[in-house]
Amino acid sequence: MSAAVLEARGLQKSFGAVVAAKDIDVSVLPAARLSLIGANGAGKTTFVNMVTGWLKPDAGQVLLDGKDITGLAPRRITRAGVCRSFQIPQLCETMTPSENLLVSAEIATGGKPRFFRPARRPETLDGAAAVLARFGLEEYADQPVNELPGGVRKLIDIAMALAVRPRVLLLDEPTSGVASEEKFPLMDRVMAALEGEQAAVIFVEHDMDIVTRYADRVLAFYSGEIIADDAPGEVLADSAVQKYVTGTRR
Ligand SMILES: Nc1ncnc2c1ncn2[C@@H]1O[C@H](COP(=O)(O)OP(=O)(O)OP(=O)(O)O)[C@@H](O)[C@H]1O
Repeated sequence: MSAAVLEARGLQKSFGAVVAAKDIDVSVLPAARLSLIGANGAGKTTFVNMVTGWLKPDAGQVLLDGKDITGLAPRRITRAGVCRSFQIPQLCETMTPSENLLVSAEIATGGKPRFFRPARRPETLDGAAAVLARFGLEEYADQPVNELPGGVRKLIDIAMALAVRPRVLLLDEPTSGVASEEKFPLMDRVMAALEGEQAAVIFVEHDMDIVTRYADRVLAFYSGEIIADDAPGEVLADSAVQKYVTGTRR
C-alpha cells in the first residue's frame, strides 16, 4: 500500500460550546480525489482550515509526507506543499489573471511574491503562462480580474493554488456561486488541468452530482464527526448520510 501524503490524527476544535471537529482521523493517498460533504455547520471548513494552517487545532496532528505541520502559519504550509482555494476567490481584483498567477508562480519557483514589481525570472514567467494555458484561460490573461465572470474567477483562484505545484490541493466549494450549467465544465477544466499531477485533491462540495462524477472517495461530516468514509456510491447509499447530509431519508 502506498504511503499517505496527508494524515490528520485526532484533530479536535471547539468554538465555545460548539464542537466543530471531534477527533478527526483521515489518511489521504497521493493523487486521491476526495470530496468532503455535510450540511451547513457540519465541520468541513473547520477541517480544511486546520489542515491549511488557518485554524490551530485544540488537539491532534496534521502530517504531510509524515512530517508534522500542525499549527504552522498558512504561508509555511503552502510552501511545504498544501495549497487551497476559497469559497470566495481571493484574488487581486485590479490585477490581470497573468499578474495574479505570477505571484503564485514566484512562490512555486522559490522566489518572494512581489505585488508591486513585475516578476522577471524566466522560470516564473513560463510557469504562469503554462498554468493559464492548462486551464484554457489564455483569452482572459490581460483583463482585470474584476471584469471577469464568476466561473473564470473561480478557475483563476484554483489555478493560483495549482501554480505552487502542491502535494495536496484543497478546494473549498469550487462550484458554489457558479451557474448550474457551468458547474460540470468548470470541474472538467479543473480535473483536466490536474491530469498527470500527483497532487491529492480534497474538495468541499454540496452538489452530489459533482461529488459522484469527480470524487473517488467521500467523507461525510455531521456535527464535527466523520459519519461515512467510502466510495461515492456507498456513502450516498448510507442511511445516516441520507438522513443527516443529503436529506433524502427522514
Ligand atoms: N470562527 C468561528 N467561530 C465560532 N464558531 C465557528 C467558527 N467557525 C466555525 N464555527 C462553527 O463551527 C461549526 C462548524 O462550522 P464549519 O464552517 O466548519 O462548517 P461547514 O461544514 O464548513 O459549513 P458550510 O457548509 O456552511 O460552510 C458550526 O457550528 C460553525 O458555526
